[in-house]
Amino acid sequence: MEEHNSKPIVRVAAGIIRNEFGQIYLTQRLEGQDFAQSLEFPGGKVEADETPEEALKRELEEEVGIVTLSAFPYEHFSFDYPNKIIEFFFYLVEEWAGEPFGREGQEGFWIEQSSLEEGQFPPANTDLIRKLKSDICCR
Ligand SMILES: Nc1nc2c([nH]c(=O)n2[C@@H]2O[C@H](COP(=O)(O)OP(=O)(O)OP(=O)(O)O)[C@@H](O)[C@H]2O)c(=O)[nH]1
Ligand SMILES: [Mg+2]
Repeated sequence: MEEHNSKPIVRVAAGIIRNEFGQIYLTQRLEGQDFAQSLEFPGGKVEADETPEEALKRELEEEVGIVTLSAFPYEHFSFDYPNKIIEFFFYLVEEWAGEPFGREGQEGFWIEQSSLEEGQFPPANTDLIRKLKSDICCR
């Protein structure tokens, strides 16, 4: 694992799954995970032998049971948490096969893009949520 000032750097790929109504599929982090009960974009850690896009596809299948048919890079940034630095790769996913559901027992629901609230997400997501809310598509 890469290190920076002795903190581990973790790469995370996550999907902004958006339907034709401008709604986004979110899940709720489970008890026992960090930021339990926070909302999140489904996704997870990029394994050593994967590209971020491969990790995205694997995670979306594992966590919400969909097969990703297209994914476009939407935001790429690093966020400095107290115990680690996370490098995020967020993708916009508008084409997939299947119907997303909380495959790991987590809650999942569709929310209007314009109704997202940054306070419901982990701190790393704040700027991303603001960008999504100001997105011309959905105001
Ligand atoms: N998936 C996801 N993770 C996020 C978001 N925002 C954010 O800070 N994170 C953080 O990024 C990391 C992602 O890890 P994860 O718990 O999803 O990883 P994973 O699916 O590989 O799970 P695992 O480590 O339990 O196998 C966590 O520390 C999580 O708190 C988000 O919007 N989506
Ligand atoms: Mg995950």
